[in-house]
Amino acid sequence: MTQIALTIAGSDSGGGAGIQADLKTFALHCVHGTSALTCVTAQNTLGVTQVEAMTVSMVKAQIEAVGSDFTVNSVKTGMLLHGEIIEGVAESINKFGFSKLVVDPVMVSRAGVQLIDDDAIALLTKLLIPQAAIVTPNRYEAEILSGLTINTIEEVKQAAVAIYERLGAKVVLVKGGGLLNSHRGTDIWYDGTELKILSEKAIETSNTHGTGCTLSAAICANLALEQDLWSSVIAAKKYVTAALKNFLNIGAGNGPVGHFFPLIKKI
Ligand SMILES: Nc1ncnc2c1ncn2[C@@H]1O[C@H](COP(=O)(O)OP(=O)(O)OP(=O)(O)O)[C@@H](O)[C@H]1O
Ligand SMILES: Cc1ncc(CO)c(N)n1
Repeated sequence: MTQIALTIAGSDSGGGAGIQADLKTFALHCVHGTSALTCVTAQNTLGVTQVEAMTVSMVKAQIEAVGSDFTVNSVKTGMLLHGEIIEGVAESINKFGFSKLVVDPVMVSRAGVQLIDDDAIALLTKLLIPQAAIVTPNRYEAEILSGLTINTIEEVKQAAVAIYERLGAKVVLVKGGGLLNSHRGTDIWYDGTELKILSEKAIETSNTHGTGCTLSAAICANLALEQDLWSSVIAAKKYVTAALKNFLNIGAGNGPVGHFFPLIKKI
C-alpha cells in the first residue's frame, strides 16, 4: 500500500530547507509526498533575500485538492508566514480531520532570521499547536513559545515542560542544534509525564541548512508508515544525523544536509 504524507510549507529556492527538504525526505522514506505551498522564498546558503506569500485561498485549495482525492496518512506544517495563512491552514486541517499532525513552528532560522510575522505567533500557538501530535521548536522558537531564556540543557528541559503546560501541546520536542557546541546533537522530548533525551554526538560542520525541516518531515514520514510517535522520532533523529554527516558542501554559506545519502553511501 502506498503511504501518503502532506507538507504545508514554504519553498526554499536553494533546495535545502522548506518544501524541497520535506519532499526529498518523504521520497527517501518511500512515502508519496504531496504539498501545499504557503510562500516562496528567494533563498540560498547565505540567507533569504525575498519572500512572497501565496494567497490564503490558494493555500486552502491545495490542501483541499490533496485531501479530497487521497487518503493522507500524515501531515506536517513548516513556514506559514502570516496569521491569515495560519487561520486558513487550521481550518483546512480541521475540515479533513488530519490527526497525525507534526507542527514545526518555523519562526526563526538557525541563523537567527525571523521567518514569520510577529502577529502570526499568537495564532500559531492558539490554532495549530494544540492540534499537533508533536511540536518541534528549535532553541530560538522554544524561547519565544516558553518565554524562557535557553542556554543549557537544563533550560531546554524547562522550556519543553513550559510549552507543554502553557500551550497544550501533546508532545514537545525541543531541538538542540542552536545550543553550544557539545550539545548541538541533543534534543529533549516531553510528553507530560516523561522527559527523554535524544542525543547524538555533535557533528563539526556549518553545513546544517534544513536540519529542522528534515527532522520534522522524517517524523511525518515515519508516522505515515504507521510507526508510533516515539519510534518515529527515534528513526527521524537517525535519518537527520546521517544526512548531516553526509552534508553537501555547496554554496558560499551554510550548505544543506545530504538527503539522498542512502542511495549513494553506506554509513
Ligand atoms: N551540528 C550538529 N550535530 C549533530 N546534530 C545536529 C547538529 N545541528 C543540528 N543537529 C540536529 O538536527 C536536528 C534539527 O535541529 P536544529 O536545532 O538544527 O533545527 P532548526 O534550527 O529548526 O533547523 P533549520 O532552521 O536549519 O531547518 C536536531 O535533531 C538537532 O539535534
Ligand atoms: C522555506 C523555509 N522553511 C523553513 C526554513 C527553516 O530552516 C527555511 N530556512 N526556509
